[in-house]
This record gives sequence, structure tokens and C-alpha cells, in this order.
Amino acid sequence: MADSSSSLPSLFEKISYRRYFLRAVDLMMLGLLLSLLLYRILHMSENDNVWVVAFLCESFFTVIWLLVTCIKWNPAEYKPYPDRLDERVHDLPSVDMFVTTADPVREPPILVVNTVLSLLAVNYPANKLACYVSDDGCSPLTYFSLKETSNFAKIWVPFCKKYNVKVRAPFRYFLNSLDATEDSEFSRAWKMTKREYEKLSRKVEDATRDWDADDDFEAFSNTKPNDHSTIVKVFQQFTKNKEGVGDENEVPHFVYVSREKRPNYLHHYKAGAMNFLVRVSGLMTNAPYMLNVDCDMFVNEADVVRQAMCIFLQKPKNSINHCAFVQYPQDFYDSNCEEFVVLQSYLGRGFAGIQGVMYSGSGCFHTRRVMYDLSVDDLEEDGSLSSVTARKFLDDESLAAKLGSSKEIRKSVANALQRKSNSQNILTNFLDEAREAGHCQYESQTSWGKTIGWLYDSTAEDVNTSIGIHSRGWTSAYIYLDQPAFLGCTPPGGPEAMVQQRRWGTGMLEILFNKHSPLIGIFSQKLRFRQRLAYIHVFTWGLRSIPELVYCLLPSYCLLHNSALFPKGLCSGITVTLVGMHCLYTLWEFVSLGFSVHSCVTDIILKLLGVSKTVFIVTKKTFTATRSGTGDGPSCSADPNAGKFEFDDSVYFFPGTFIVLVNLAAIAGFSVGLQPVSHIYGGGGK
Ligand SMILES: O=c1ccn([C@@H]2O[C@H](COP(=O)(O)OP(=O)(O)O[C@H]3O[C@H](CO)[C@@H](O)[C@H](O)[C@H]3O)[C@@H](O)[C@H]2O)c(=O)[nH]1
Ligand SMILES: [Mn+2]
Repeated sequence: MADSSSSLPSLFEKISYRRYFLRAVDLMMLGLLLSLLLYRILHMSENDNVWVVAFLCESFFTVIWLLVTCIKWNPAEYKPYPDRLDERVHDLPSVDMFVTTADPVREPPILVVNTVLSLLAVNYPANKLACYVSDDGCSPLTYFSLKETSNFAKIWVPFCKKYNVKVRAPFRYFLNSLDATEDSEFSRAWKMTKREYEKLSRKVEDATRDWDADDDFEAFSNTKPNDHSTIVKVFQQFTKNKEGVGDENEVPHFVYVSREKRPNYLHHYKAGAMNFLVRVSGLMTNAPYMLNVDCDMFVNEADVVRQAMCIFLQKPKNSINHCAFVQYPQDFYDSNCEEFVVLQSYLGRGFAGIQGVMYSGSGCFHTRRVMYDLSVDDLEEDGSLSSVTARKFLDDESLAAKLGSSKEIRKSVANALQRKSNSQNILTNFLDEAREAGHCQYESQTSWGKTIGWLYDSTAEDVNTSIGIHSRGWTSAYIYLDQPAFLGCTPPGGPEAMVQQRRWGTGMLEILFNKHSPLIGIFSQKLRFRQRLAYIHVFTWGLRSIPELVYCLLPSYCLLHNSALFPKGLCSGITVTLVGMHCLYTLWEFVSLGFSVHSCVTDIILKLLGVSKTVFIVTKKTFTATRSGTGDGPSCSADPNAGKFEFDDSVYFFPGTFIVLVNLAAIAGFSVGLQPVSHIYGGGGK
């Protein structure tokens, strides 16, 4: 760890924003909402039930705004200085990088290939990296593609390192053409690498079932995605080059895994896959840090690992570093992402200004030992386990109860907890143990998914795991760069996006009622009070659709019943100012992040709805190898249909369409004089 006692400058800077003006705006809007509620209370007796309904909805909106104000109060972000790392840390820690994929149709293998290549080529010593891909689809096509990738990586990784390539996912890199006049060593290498990448893409696209003949594919014969044994294959074992460690031709370890699936077992979706990855990597490399990337997000900034290390390796004065994970924002190279990016921008910085950003599933570096249920109180000032903790955690019997039957896994966890590395890392020596750790029953009666690893009791395993970590007293950091560090794709159409949002919404509601609920243990010090409020805001996101839906129906009701919905006379200024300010505020948030006014209006119209039992339907990914902007910030693809929603026969548009139709009908009814005639002043009370 970097020495902080010396006068050397810090490896990162935490930038906190003051935002006095915006605080005043937030408070003013809160004040307006409260005045509206007061007005409703004072005039309750003069109005009918619609007044009560409006009051209830607005009370809900006021609480939400209060929580939003709390989140936005003092936003922060982290700026790492990776150049300082080289002077200070000579032996960088290892990092295990995890990619999850689940379906070769919804997640085209060429997408996974690009994600993997961008990881293998990051700017970090290759002997300190290992890339593990978990394939929940148990697809020979994915396996074939990755096997071919491991060969191409021997060309791609040295090329990127030698020429300091900025974007290390080939499908993005080769969107820019080479200056035709150039004839240099670089241009020859560029052309050769491009040719090889095109060969690889063709092979992946044209892949047929020819692999049946290949012994290497035997493990995939007679398998179904939800019925097969564990498969673990080592594609690439890091080997030192003749020139010794540090040579740019070296390629990191690269491993393929697919855990056992049987129809009658719960597999816990991505969380289950992640826990298997934790176990396999624990056996093989046991790196103290783990990077988690979804297969649809590639690394867009080659220095990400070094930047994250700046946060982990800076030792604060007189205490230990409490940062459990470093989360990067998720940016997208296609469109449909505006609302998400705006949301992420204020949530990310907002949480970072309190206890720490939430873990949001992709583009996140975790500390391995924290995932083994370690809390901040378990450590001494030098970061070692306290004697009580050591007794509690390292006792083999308790380890066996928590971690399952594998002795080697227990050993790896004990090593990780004590910050020791595994004694050997010949990866193939652990194939049998790794297969055992992938059995359906391996986790039964253990703590995996309950307190250890990624947590299971929600389909939004990311935020669930996140609150679990923060509740043990850890903090987290949010690195925000001018150039997006990770870039991914969004679902192609409206219904797909809504299925995804429904999963998020219900997954987060599940957490509100599980054992990590921020509503429980309100006086516990470890989850800070404002952090708790911020989580409540996030977890009630799905519930918001109910008052929103009801509120949207009130105008038509009032129109037809000739009742008043909003304050009259001078007090109507409250509603007008509130609506006006909110529209301007939202518009400003969109525009300040580089989006158009048009995209803002579209996003306001397309709101979510949906509360029912959710399963994890993997989002369909679009692989658009079209040129779309420079990669500097949010950009829109050149696809003419980008940003357009497909209105197929999905029921997800029903609520929105229903509201529009009801309101239109009410306006029509009103214009032809359908409303009742006798009503008292102020609208409607009967
Ligand atoms: O049974 C499964 C289901 C999904 N996945 C993987 O999980 C990742 C996320 O799935 P995706 O369909 O892309 O979901 P998103 O909504 O885009 O993902 C966000 O939201 C999820 C929670 O709802 C988190 O798991 C993700 O990390 C987060 O990026 C992908 O790599 C999938 O391959 C699996 O490995 N196994
Ligand atoms: Mn995704």
C-alpha cells in the first residue's frame, strides 16, 4: 500500500461540489410542494374526494423530493492520478476480471469477444491479470468464439500496448480508418491486425456445428442451457516471455467457466454466476481485487485498473482504507440511454458525497475479502484481521459451514482474508476443484448468496449486494472521467427496455422488504443515515409509478366532474411555478450532460410501470458495428432507427396509452358539454 506518512501527494483527489444555487432551487421546490400540501389541507372540507387523492399523491412526491434533495446535497466524485502510482507502488496487486454472459442469441458472442479483448489488453502488467468468463448459456458457440479470441489476443494485446491504442475493443477501434497515405510500421501492423480481427469476426459469425468433431467440444455434447454439468477450461495460462515479466507481448490468464445447471435447481441468475466466479478465481489466482463487467460493456479507457488502484492503495492518515469498491459510471455507445445517464449522474455523485456510490452491476472493482462478509470492525489499524475476527473467521469448522465442502476453497478464502496470495498458480491444477465448486448443490446449507459473495434475495443483485457492503461500514468510490471508462449498449426497443426497468423496479422493491432493508435498524451507525435515505429513494423507484399513474388520471376526472384540481386565484401560482421550475430543472439536467432538448421530452413521456413477480430475462443486446460519434461522452449511433421505440404487441405500453386515451376522451367530453351542471364553487364537493 502507498505510504501516506510521507509528504507525497495523494493518489487521488475527492472533488466535492458546493452547488449553493442548486441547493436553493431544491429547497424552493420542496417549499412549494409543502405549500401545496398545506393549501390542500386548508381547503379539504370544500372539495370532494379527488382533493384527498391529489393530496396523497402529492405527499408521496414531496417525500421523494425530500429524498432527492438529501441525495443531491453535496455531490462528490474521485479523480485518480495513475501517473503517481508508478513512483509509489512497485508491485501492483493482482486483479481477477469477471465477464458474465447467459445467452448466445440475446448476447451475440462477438459482443462478448470484444468485451474480453478490451479487458485482456488493459494497461496493467499481464502477469497480474486473469480474465474469467462465465457462460450461463453453456453455449459451444460462445466457447468456440472465446477460444478463437484467445488466439487473436496474442496479436491484439501486443498491438494495443505497443502503439498505446486508446480504445481497446476492436469493433470500436477499427471504426476509424487509417490514414491511407501512411506507410509505416504502424500502418502495416494496423492492417494486419484489422485483417485478423475480420477473420475472427467471420469465424464467429459463420460458426456452425463443425465443432462436434473436435475433442475440445466434447463437454458440450448433449447439453442444454439449463441442463448440463460444470465446464471449466483454461484457454490461456500466463507464461513469462523470454524477455521477462513486463514484456508487452504477454497475455493474461484467460479461463472459461459454465456452472452446472439442472432444471429443478435455483441458479440465482447473475449473482449465482458471480459467486461461482469468485470460487473458481479464488482457487486459481485469488487476486485481492475483482473487476466485474457485464458482457455488453467494454473497457473504453485502457488505464481503468491503474486508476482504481489509486483509490485502493492510498492509505489515509492514521486509519485503514475503508473503500470496499470502486464504481465507474455506465455509459452507452447507442441511444435510448439519456434518462439512465441523467439518473446515474446525480445518484452516482450524490451517493459518493455521503457514504459511497452504489454498486451498479458493471464497471466495478471489488475488494475480494470484503465479499467474504468482512466488516470494518473486523480489522486492525494496519488492515490485518483482529484477533477476535481471526478466531471467528479462520476456524476451519466455521469456514466449512459458511463456504462449503471444498478444502481448497476454504484455504483460498483464509488466504484472501489474511491478504496472502495462493502458494502456486498453475491454473490447470485446480480443474477438479473448480468443477466441484460449480455443482448445483455446492452452495446448499452454506452462506453463499446470504452473507458471502453476491447476494441472492433480489433480482437486482447489484444494489442488494451494495447495501450489504455499506451496512458493514464500508465506503465506496465513484470515478468519473471526461472520457467514458466503460461503454455498453442499451436494449434495442421499448418493450425490451421496459422489461429491464420492470426487473430493476421489482428487484429493488424486493430489497425494501428483505433483511438488508434500509427501513430496518434505522439507528445502526454503520449505514449512515443519509445513505439510508438515499437507498430508500432508490428502492421505492418502482412504487412511484402508482401515484404517477393515478395523478395523470385526475385531470380527466376533474374535467368531467367539473371539480377543481389545483389551487385557484393567487395560489395557482404555486402549481404553475412548481411545474415550470421542474420542467426547466429537468431540461437543464439533460442539456448539461450533453443531451438534446428533444431527448429530454421523449424520456419524460416514456415512464415505467409494472409491479409483479419478476424473473431475470436477459436484456437483448444490439451489436451495431456502425460509426457513432467519437466515444467521447454520450453519443447517438448512425443507425437511422436508433432512439426509436418499437411498439409491438407488448402490454407495457398499456398504462401510458390508457392515460392518453382517457385524457383525450375527457377533453372531447368536456368540449361537447358532457360534464354535470350543478357544482358548488371551488369544484365539485357533493
Ligand atoms: O442468469 C443470468 C442472467 C444474466 N446474467 C448476466 O448478467 C448480466 C446483466 O444482464 P443484462 O440482461 O445485461 O441486465 P442489465 O439490466 O443490462 O444489467 C444491469 O442490471 C442487473 C440487475 O437487474 C445487473 O445484474 C447488471 O449487472 C446491471 O448491469 C449480463 O452480463 C448477463 O449475461 C447471467 O450471467 N446469468
Ligand atoms: Mn446489460
